[in-house]
Amino acid sequence: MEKLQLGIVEYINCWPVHYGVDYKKIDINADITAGPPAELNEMFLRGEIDITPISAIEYARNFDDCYILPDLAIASDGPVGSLFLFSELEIEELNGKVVALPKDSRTTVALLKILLKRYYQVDVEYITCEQDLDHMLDVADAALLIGDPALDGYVENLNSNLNITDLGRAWKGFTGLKMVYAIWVIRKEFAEKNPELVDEISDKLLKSKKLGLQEFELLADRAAKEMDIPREIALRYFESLRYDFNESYQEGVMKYFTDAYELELVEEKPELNIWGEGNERG
Ligand SMILES: C=C(O[C@@H]1C=C(C(=O)O)C=C[C@H]1O)C(=O)O
Repeated sequence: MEKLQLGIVEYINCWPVHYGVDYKKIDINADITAGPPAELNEMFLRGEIDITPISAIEYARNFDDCYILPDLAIASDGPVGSLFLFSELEIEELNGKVVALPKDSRTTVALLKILLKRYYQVDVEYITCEQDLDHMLDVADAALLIGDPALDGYVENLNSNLNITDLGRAWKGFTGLKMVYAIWVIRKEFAEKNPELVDEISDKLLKSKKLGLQEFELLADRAAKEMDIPREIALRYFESLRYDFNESYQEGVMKYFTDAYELELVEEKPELNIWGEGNERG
């Protein structure tokens, strides 16, 4: 069998889940590809990687072709700390204005569209850009950033006049629900050919996450050094992110999928095909 190809989002949000692997406490025999979410989504859908975090909305668009690995996610219960809309105007004043979207994101782009149209009830025009806040705000009235660039943008603008809206906080405020941005998936065909391997990797990633959840202090030190952001912000970030995909997270993401379906951002409301939940092992 060919070596397993494993994807990983290149942002620090994945550090807790990958802690055990990165710090050689858990041994996974795989080639690891790190990239921004949109790129990983495409590689996975082209069959170039076997297991990866995928943008939740891309799961909804391709659910027939994948299984979800149990209890792994990039999620939040309220503020997320790295999905921000930056704007001089208040969100309620954005009607008829231009919003710049990051080309690296899929889930958050759809989440912003849902929040603006359905909940804030403003109609805007969208353009898609590289994640460069200065450029985005030159060409648009508001800019969405995700991941490490969003954390950087937040730190740099803490004392600026810009309004900074956390999309996880907004989602929770309007719906009362948790939100899931990415889940780990396996291609169905691969899983059905290699069920023991999938069980093994699923187990190892869960163990890796369990270890990582105990190491936020160490990860915050590392983030402060590597990203040059205040340690307290990095620590608060790891503490506010959630990595679980239990029923309450599933409820949040299904509400998001329903909203996305009603706004025609996805063609179908997906089922959650979770590996090991009686759907594939007989
Ligand atoms: C919380 C985040 O979650 C993510 C957002 C994603 C998206 O918008 O498609 C995909 C993967 C995660 O990296 C983040 O990137 O900041």
